[in-house]
Amino acid sequence: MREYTLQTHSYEETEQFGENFSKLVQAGDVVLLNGDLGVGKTTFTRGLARGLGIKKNVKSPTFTLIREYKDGRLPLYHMDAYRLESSPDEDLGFDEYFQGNGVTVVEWPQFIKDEVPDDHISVNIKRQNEDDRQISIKLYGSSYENRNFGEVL
Ligand SMILES: Nc1ncnc2c1ncn2[C@@H]1O[C@H](COP(=O)(O)OP(=O)(O)OP(=O)(O)O)[C@@H](O)[C@H]1O
Repeated sequence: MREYTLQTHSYEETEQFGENFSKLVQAGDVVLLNGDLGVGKTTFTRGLARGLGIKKNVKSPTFTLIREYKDGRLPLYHMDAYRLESSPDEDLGFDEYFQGNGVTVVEWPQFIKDEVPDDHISVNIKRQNEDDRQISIKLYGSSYENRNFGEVL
């Protein structure tokens, strides 16, 4: 496992971090996005989408569970597993996303932990005060061995 950490001091910096991050993502990547309510998960995903060249406005997938954006360099699948807490066995066809040709971002991944592939990137956003966030990125598995996120952060 490799780990990188950084800090952001505004909404814009977190969005920019998402955009920088997009430069290294590849088809089949799975990004688990952890952090409390309102910490900046959608902000990060918006930057990632922008970096992939997606023009559509990214909205929180809370009510739809999955939103798909297909107009960029790679498809982006944005999932929110929060509501699956009460129905963990519901099969939403996760594998098709995880093994597909897009990048999957999962918010609240703890609610589908049995479905999550061993190889994944975990991005953790922590609120330090009103505008400061600590972000840690952990790379798990051989799929990410040659990916140097340090370069783009
Ligand atoms: N450094 C920062 N990075 C990101 N957001 C920040 C930062 N500082 C302040 N904010 C504010 O925090 C909020 C983050 O909202 P956002 O919708 O991205 O969070 P979220 O984690 O996706 O929320 P939810 O859990 O409801 O989906 C925004 O209001 C934003 O202006």
